[in-house]
Amino acid sequence: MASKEFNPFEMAQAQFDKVADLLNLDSATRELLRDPLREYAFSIPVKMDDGTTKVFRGFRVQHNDARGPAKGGIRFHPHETADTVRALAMWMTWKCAVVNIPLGGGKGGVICDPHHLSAKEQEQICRGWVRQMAKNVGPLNDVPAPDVMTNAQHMLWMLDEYETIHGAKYPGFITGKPVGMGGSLGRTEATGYGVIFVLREALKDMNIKPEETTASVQGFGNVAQYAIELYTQLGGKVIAVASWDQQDQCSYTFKKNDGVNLNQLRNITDKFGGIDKTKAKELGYEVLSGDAWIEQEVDILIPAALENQVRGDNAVKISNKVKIMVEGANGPTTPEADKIIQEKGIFLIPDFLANAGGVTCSYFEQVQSNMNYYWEKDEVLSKLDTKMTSAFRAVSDLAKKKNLYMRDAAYVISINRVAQACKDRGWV
Ligand SMILES: NC(=O)C1=CN([C@@H]2O[C@H](COP(=O)(O)OP(=O)(O)OC[C@H]3O[C@@H](n4cnc5c(N)ncnc54)[C@H](O)[C@@H]3O)[C@@H](O)[C@H]2O)C=CC1
Ligand SMILES: O=C(O)CCC(=O)C(=O)O
Repeated sequence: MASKEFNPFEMAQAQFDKVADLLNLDSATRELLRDPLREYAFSIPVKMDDGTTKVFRGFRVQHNDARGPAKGGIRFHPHETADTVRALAMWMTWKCAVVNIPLGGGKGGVICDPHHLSAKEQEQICRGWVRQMAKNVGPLNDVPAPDVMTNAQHMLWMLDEYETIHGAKYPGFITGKPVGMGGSLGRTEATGYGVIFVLREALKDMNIKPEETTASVQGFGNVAQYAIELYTQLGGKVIAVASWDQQDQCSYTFKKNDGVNLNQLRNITDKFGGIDKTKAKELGYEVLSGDAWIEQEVDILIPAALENQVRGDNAVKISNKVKIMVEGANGPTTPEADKIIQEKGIFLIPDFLANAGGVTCSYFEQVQSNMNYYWEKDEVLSKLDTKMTSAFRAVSDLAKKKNLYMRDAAYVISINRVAQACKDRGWV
């Protein structure tokens, strides 16, 4: 979430600058990559259910498309800003590059709070977003997907509007569609499962058995729930989960020392990933402060909510027991916290590597949509595992070889790939 003190785009640029210096990147490439290629900001008027008209602000940023069409989700959030979208678009460029899929980086958003919008109002926002962007997005130039507080239904409304405008079927325009309507099996699970595929590899390298580990997770939405699902299947135990409480406008941590029960928690969670604290108490969960998730004596931390959640002020509270932090969210960790994590000797699996499972599966969805032939779920997930594992191996090998922090190693691989594509095209 952006605030006066925290600007995600400045953070994304600072991360980039650090590695651009390390690589001695030439000034033209640096200038090209530290800002988006293209940006769109627009208004979406919506007839509200009460008869009034409300105007919502929408965004799309195409950070770089040298390696292929821009790709990235559309977020609905009351605190969305142009700079948040710029940062997220830039991280998408590095994400697609690190897993080596032929796509660039983009991201979109609308300043709105779906908690207070009916389905009809949300449908109009989706259709209005597409009406504003229809000429500048599409299977060949920019392919959206879901992100925070958007889902398969939103994608289908957007697809329908796009196809109505263009007068033909374009299932490759958008990903994260419902299964049976051009969606890929496994896309819902993909981001969370991808987080655990790379965690599994890191544990292997450390000679640690998953079933001997515990974890604490921030967030209980799409990414977090499927990360918990697969981690639990591998034998790991999640002892704490944090989520946002819409009523109290703050977050809480839900703790159970003998392990949270995923299905039980799902049953008391709303569609935005908010856990009902009264029901959680009744089920025997301790309800702690929002920040408590980070202070737990666990082996693994999984921030999977939003950006700016692991900062200097709370990173110092991370227990000495923690061995790995795997970032499910985009941009959860500030540069100040990165220093603390390094000093503590925690092995970090950075966001644009760890959460690349979503976009990798979206790429598979695009391929399937364009062929109009759909794979079995096992095939999707096994291809996803292969991609995530090889991306992890490449980053961790480089980190070891050059003695780099994992975030920097991931940046080295991505920046080199994108810079090379810009060079090959004759842009720089
Ligand atoms: N959905 C996807 O496929 C992908 C999502 N991501 C990133 O992962 C993160 C989570 O995304 P989703 O799970 O899709 O979103 P979501 O909307 O499904 O869930 C978000 C979760 O975070 C919680 N949350 C929000 N603010 C919080 C706070 N201050 N403290 C504690 N919990 C808080 C909410 O209660 C909810 O449980 C975001 O950074 C997103 O950009 C990254 C790659 C792909
Ligand atoms: O699935 C996609 O295309 C993009 C997902 C996304 O927005 C992200 O990885 O942050």
